[in-house]
Amino acid sequence: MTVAAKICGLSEPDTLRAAVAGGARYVGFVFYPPSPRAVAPALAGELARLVPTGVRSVGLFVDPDDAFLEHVLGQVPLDMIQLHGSENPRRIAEIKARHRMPVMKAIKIGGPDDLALAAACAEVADRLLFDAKPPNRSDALPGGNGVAFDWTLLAGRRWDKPWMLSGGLTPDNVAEAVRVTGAVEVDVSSGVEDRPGHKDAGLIRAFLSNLSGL
Ligand SMILES: O=C(O)c1ccccc1N[C@@H]1O[C@H](COP(=O)(O)O)[C@@H](O)[C@H]1O
Repeated sequence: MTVAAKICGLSEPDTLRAAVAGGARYVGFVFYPPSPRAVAPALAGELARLVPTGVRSVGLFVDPDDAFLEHVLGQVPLDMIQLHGSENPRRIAEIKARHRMPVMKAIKIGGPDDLALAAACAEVADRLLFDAKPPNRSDALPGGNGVAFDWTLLAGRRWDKPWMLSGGLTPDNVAEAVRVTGAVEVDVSSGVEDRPGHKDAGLIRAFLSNLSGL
């Protein structure tokens, strides 16, 4: 089995190149201004143009309105929209139809009850992404907090759409996370940073290398 990886929150050419050279299948750009990983659309456009065919560029949004989506999509050649806010199935369908882009919906997991939303979102989204529910802290982001959830909640579960595992993954724990959940796609952001918002090429290489052969 080959596990595909997404490296999210890229904002510099060197770490983008490290992700691509290491075999990442997806690269992510954050369009959520409060995040330390937020990138201006003009810079994201330049970075996305460095991404080779076969690697997909994903734009991360949190409850975006249509004007903001149009503003970003007009400058950045994205392959997929990641919705990481509280978008409901109706809004997901609306975004897909209006912007004609594949959509990956983040489902935030704190306990077994949170999985119910996944089935409803799978009816309209192209992919699901499972992340931890944000911690109860005033500075917590809607995602990208480096927090893992109980991976056993996903063990043996099946979904109607492809899905990615995220939340607190690191080079050290990603192999175990894949073993427990059966994930064939994983997404990482803070686990490959040397400080909040700053990607580290060595950690990106280690993360991708620890996935090879799984
Ligand atoms: O990375 C961010 O800054 C971010 C901001 C708002 C919503 C989601 C965000 N990141 C996504 O969160 C998960 C988990 O990240 P981490 O590896 O635990 O840091 C991942 O899917 C990121 O794409």
